[in-house]
Amino acid sequence: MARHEEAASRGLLIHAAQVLGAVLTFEHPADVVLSRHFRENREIGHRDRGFIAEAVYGIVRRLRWLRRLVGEDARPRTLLLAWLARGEGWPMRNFEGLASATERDWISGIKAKELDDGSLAERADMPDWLAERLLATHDEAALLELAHSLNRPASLDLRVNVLKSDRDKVLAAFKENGIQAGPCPYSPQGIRLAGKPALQKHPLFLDGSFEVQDEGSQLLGFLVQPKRGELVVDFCAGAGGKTLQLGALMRSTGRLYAFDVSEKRLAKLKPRFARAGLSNVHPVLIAHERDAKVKRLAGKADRVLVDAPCSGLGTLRRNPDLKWRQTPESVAEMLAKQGAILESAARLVKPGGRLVYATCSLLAEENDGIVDAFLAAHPAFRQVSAADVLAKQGIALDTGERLRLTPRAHDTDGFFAAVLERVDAVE
Ligand SMILES: C[S@@+](CC[C@H](N)C(=O)[O-])C[C@H]1O[C@@H](n2cnc3c(N)ncnc32)[C@H](O)[C@@H]1O
Repeated sequence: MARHEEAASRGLLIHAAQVLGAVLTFEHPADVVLSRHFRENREIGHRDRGFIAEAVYGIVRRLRWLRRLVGEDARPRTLLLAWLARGEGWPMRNFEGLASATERDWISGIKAKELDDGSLAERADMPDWLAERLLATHDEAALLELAHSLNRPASLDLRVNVLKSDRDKVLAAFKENGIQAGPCPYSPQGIRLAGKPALQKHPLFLDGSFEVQDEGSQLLGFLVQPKRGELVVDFCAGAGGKTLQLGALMRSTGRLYAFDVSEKRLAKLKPRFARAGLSNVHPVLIAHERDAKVKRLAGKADRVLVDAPCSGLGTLRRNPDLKWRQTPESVAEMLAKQGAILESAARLVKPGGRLVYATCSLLAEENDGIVDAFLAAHPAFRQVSAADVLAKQGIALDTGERLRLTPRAHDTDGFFAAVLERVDAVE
């Protein structure tokens, strides 16, 4: 039975409104705020956590619409009640015992309230500046379709670790366990789950047979296409989502350097590569992109991946709060960082080696803007067609010279990537 078909408790709504209030300050990412609240309130059960998280994410996705409906200064509880009534379509009887008589009168009014269409940004449920930026590369209809696809929850994708298992075996095991899943449309190592089962304790997760990784992110690993015995650098490795994939593609041979400036993120990588059975990964904490530890590898790498820090706007399905947390100023800061990282990373690539620049942004300035400026300044590099690189690995996905993924067109997060090959030793 769905949660809204049975009465939620008063206490549950109080928790949901509390978390929502903290999320709406936008001081911390929503997932961090939710995890902290659940850690501090261990009595909240699995099902109720699901209810709270779904309500909070639903409200953050449609915040502009909801505020137009109930007022710009509406309190978290007001937004929550309006969301349950209009967003979730709760019937009035669900509010009995949960909302006061005055609130229930107000909710009836909200249920009947009509709104005009609003501006394009309002219909897309995003800030004005973001809609304006996206209009540079989308017409209005495409922008709205994109916005709606970003406002739907994402499916849960896994990547099978080819060092430990294969996709058919994992799918067969899931079938036996009653877990509904099928192959991803593009990634030969991808599995898409029908629901969101908790898999952290699944024996095949514990033995490293699979990892959670969006299909779009997996396709970036295939664009890098590292081979056995090579020297590969994952310049912005973070907690290692792509490092693990690259390590497996290299069959745990060669040397795979995982750089990052965040000690906390790199620390999360270590148990993951142990579980994945990888012995070729070398995590390296760097102070910045020009660190001496980076320079030591100048001209030595066969492959360098720059999975650049970015606005993250391609991941709004999972992180809807980012559209309210990012600003034109924060994007401008990212651009400077992205250019500097790509510049330093390029120095590591040996003649004939490849550099892959990738983001999970949908903004042209963080994507084509950075790559175009790089190519103009570095005649030693030429672009290789992303579609060709994928086709050679049996992946039929042609988005042109550069990879451009969106939830609307590919049912993945939004990703961008360009493959750049060093043709000359000197510049
Ligand atoms: C998009 S995330 C990487 C995600 C990761 N590759 C994955 O697949 O899970 C970008 C990463 O760049 C790191 N970063 C930021 N500035 C950096 C710099 N100057 N040099 C290297 N990494 C940096 C951040 O700490 C963050 O972990």
